[in-house]
Amino acid sequence: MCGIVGIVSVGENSVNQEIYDALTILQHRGQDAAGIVTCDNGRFYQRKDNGLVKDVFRTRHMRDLLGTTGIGHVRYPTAGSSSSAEAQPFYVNSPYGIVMGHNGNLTNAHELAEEIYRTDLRHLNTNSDSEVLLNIFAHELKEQGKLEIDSNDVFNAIRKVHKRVRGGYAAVGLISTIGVFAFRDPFGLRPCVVGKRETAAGTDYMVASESVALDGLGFTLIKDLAPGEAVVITDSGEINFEQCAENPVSSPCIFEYVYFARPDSMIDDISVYKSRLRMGEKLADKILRDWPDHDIDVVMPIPDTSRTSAIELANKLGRPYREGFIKNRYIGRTFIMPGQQLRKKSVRQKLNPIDLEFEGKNVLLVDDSIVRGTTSGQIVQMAREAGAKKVYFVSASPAVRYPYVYGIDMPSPSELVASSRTTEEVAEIIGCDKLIYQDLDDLIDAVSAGSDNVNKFDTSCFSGIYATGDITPEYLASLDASRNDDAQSAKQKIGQESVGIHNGS
Ligand SMILES: O=P(O)(O)OC[C@H]1O[C@H](OP(=O)(O)OP(=O)(O)O)[C@H](O)[C@@H]1O
Ligand SMILES: NC(=O)CC[C@H](N)C(=O)O
Ligand SMILES: [Mg+2]
Repeated sequence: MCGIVGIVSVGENSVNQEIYDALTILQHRGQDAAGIVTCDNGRFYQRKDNGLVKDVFRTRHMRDLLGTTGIGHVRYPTAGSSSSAEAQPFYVNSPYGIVMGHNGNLTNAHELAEEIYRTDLRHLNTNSDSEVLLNIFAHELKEQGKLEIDSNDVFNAIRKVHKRVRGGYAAVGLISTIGVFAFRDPFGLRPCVVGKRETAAGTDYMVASESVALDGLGFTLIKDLAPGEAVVITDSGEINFEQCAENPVSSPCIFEYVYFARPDSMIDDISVYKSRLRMGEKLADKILRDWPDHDIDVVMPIPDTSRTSAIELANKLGRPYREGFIKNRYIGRTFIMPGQQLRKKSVRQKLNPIDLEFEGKNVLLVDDSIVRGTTSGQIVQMAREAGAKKVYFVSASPAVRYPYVYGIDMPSPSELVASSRTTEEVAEIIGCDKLIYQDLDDLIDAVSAGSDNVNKFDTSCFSGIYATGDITPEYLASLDASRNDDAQSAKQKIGQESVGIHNGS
């Protein structure tokens, strides 16, 4: 679930530092690679590599990122490899010079890659689906057949992109002759907001994956891009929106609210924080309804993401909320780390129990989700070692049973602990005395209660129903084969990663 950002500043100010700052705010969406491209007088300046934002950009790189327009990206790979050659943004020189950063996953990337080669006569240098997206866009823009283009030509190209491309995508790009553009897939699977900031020189504009990035840089939200909608912001600060999809259907990804987004973000006008509070409330209702004589002594979150739900759950249950696990603030999110070995090791390094909160108590551990069971299994064991009498576990989302295909790397049913297992069987595997999952309807209610307009979500990893309606068993099987943990580590061992042609050190 990558993070994207684009800024157009109408004053003299370079955007390099602001894009850097926005990427650090969006770091929770991707920890593997980061990149920035700026544009000055028709020339692009780029720095991208594997690593966290703070490690990728040194002073010398920042100095070279000239210009008052630019885009940035933080990556969590869901296609191709983890090679630095697939760090984003990607660049094509024709037509006009275009760079693009993408959040999401294209489900017809292989077919499109063939078309790009055979029909569009373009070259792909990596296995990244984002490079595919950029080349499709570039081809369609070239098809407009103009030496000088305007916003309408960009919108026309995006119309064609929506027709050819399947899957989840929010993309931000920069065209050397125009400025910044962004677009969102026709189902609105991936989020994208647009904001503005008044300055003495005029209005600056920014696009970002989450509104929290706007807040941090002093921008105010204009709107979320609607599903299928696009925006073009010219170098001189002219902004135009256009609906580019024929039949847009709003179906944002519910997992953004469960886990991915920061709680202080608004997505599609719904506060992520409030939706998580409501998830806690619904869980408390379920416990009181199904287990009225429970003997829970204390409620504890598994930091970070479940904190918000756990607070409200404890409140409604009338039991004390305690922070029994302390998080090492220098370790990032474990779920989006590459490789099961690293994820497993990181849980212990990241979370440490305060024994006195556990000794002799029946504890209710709260997490936002149980995906592979990496976190929950180890945490239950740590709670027992810390002296808990009974360890109960609740998940603020339902059991994750199906692979996700629109930009979260869970490709393999066999790696999902709840796939083809009952709740009792999962409880046994993670070692807790009782396990309670949120009901899907309650999760949907918890999120949709924040909006009059959005009441349909992609819930595919919980329900097996894919919003785009075109996910076949064959596609799921090929995704599993190419991206399960074994396939990925085999790829790394035999050096099948692309070598970048993009970058010095
Ligand atoms: O069942 P699993 O495969 O372990 O995945 C689920 C866990 O991973 C995530 O935490 P993560 O450490 O990534 O981030 P957080 O600090 O934001 O909670 C999520 O919040 C769960 O705790
Ligand atoms: N998490 C994402 O949004 C990934 C974007 C893209 N599919 C990549 O792998 O780079
Ligand atoms: Mg967590």
